[in-house]
Amino acid sequence: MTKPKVLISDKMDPNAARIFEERGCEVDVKPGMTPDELKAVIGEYDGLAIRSATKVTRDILDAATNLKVIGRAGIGVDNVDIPYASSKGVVVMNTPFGNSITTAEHAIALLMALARQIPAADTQTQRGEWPKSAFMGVEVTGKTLGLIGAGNIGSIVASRALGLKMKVVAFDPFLTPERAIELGVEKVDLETLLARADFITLHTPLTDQTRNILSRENLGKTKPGVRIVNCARGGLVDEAALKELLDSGHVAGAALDVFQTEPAKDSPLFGTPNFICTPHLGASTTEAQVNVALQVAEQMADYLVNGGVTNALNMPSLSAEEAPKLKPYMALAENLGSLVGQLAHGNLDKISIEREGHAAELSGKPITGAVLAGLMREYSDSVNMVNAPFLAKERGIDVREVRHDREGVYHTLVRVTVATEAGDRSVAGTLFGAGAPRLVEIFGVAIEADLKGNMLYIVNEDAPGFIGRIGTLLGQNGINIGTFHLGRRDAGGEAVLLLSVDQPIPDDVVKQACALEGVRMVKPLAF
Ligand SMILES: NC(=O)c1ccc[n+]([C@@H]2O[C@H](COP(=O)([O-])OP(=O)(O)OC[C@H]3O[C@@H](n4cnc5c(N)ncnc54)[C@H](O)[C@@H]3O)[C@@H](O)[C@H]2O)c1
Ligand SMILES: O=C(O)[C@H](O)COP(=O)(O)O
Repeated sequence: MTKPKVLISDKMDPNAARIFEERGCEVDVKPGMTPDELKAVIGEYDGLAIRSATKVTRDILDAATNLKVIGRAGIGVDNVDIPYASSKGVVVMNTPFGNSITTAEHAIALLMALARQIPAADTQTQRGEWPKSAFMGVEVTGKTLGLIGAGNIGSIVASRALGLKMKVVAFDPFLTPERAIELGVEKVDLETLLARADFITLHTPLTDQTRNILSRENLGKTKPGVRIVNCARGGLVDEAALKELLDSGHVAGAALDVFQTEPAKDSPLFGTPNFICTPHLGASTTEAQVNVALQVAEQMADYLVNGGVTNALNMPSLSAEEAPKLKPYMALAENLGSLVGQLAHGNLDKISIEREGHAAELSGKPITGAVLAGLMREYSDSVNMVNAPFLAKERGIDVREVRHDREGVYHTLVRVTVATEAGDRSVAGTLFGAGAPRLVEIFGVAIEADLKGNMLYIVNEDAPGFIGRIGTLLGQNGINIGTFHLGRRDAGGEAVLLLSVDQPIPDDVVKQACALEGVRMVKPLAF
């Protein structure tokens, strides 16, 4: 039997290559290739092991005719086009915990370096200037640290900051009050965090919700003299606004390990007083690199040699026997989870997953895992069907699985209900024909739709003329409607419209739709 071939295309601890060979794979190590060089060779490989430097774009995936698995030795997978990899049947795995401690320690190192201006003091001292009176630092003891994102890394940063006798306030929509107590942090909204924090540190993935979370406007709401650390992802902070606020003195210091464009070789921030930076070194310790290299090689070799799936971001972990029966349910469950995740506002602390008819005869765990992965994918890069239940538990989300023996209108049904601050919200779906997932109810309104691609969800008053108005608006903006689904609570009451469209809906079109007569809510969705 020919051995699976793996390419390691980023700098990786040598343990990775050793493990691949020991587990029956052939391995080539070629860090630093250009995209064209990678494109020219990728067709030979069954596996691609990467860190953040290799960009796995559509172009690369199109050339990757034999590729079966991409393994990220680390956490962030924003350098991989996961939807396209999924469409090509390529499994994408990461190592969600291997570098968390190391990255949290880097954030704390940058925080302390900011407090005492260590890099500038070091440079001037080594120039022979002995600048003793030029540097007056601040103590961190008793100061308030604002944590944006309290997942794996954020939680570790919180524990270290508490050890430094700081007070920690945290903003994270998935942080439950119980988990906040367990971490010893005060859960706050973003406005409160901005107003109260002496130091702010970011630990979220880069998503549509977090992009530019420290925007010019939000930076303007921070406390004068605030110090900011970003060890998560470039793009979370408006770099131009940060530069202006550092120059004006409103921001007393900023430390970036990550930049909007990387490698960052020419940033306007360079040379700004009280600005320090590192070249995406968050995960760069011997310990973390050994952890992620060993783990990624073990996971990838297991998949290539035995078919075992661990920490996949786009595939459930299933045994060979269950797989064919559960497969269509996984797609349905993930879509339902994603739908409630996109539609529910506020904190989610309770979720119930009900199965009836044929669905009740199957194992509930994979379906629950898929619902939770869909739900939390909005908030975390590293969530998958395997770790989603664990993450939900860690975050104090109460997950209930309910099995009904009865068969209702549909021969099989999965219902997902989340408890939000605004009350219970429930969506349900079934399988049609040869297992095609279909939404059949949304927040109490019967509606039938495929959840696919870009969609638009509208709640409006049930009155004549509305469908024409929304059709005209989308048409005027060059947006083609693919499918059109209607439902209503009762005649003349609340109506629901779910459209599939051929492109993402721009914000200004959403605003125009919100302004149409009779509209109560408009939300673009993506599946
Ligand atoms: N600098 C580095 O070298 C380095 C190393 C490792 C990880 N990272 C990055 O650090 C980030 C955090 O990693 P992690 O392992 O802690 O991820 P995680 O998934 O465990 O935690 C992310 C947290 O962000 C929260 N979140 C999501 N959307 C939010 C929003 N809109 N507002 C506030 N909070 C929100 C989530 O609920 C979650 O708790 C990721 O972007 C990862 O890629 C950087
Ligand atoms: O998401 C991650 O794991 C970090 O950003 C680390 O990236 P790196 O492996 O390129 O250092």
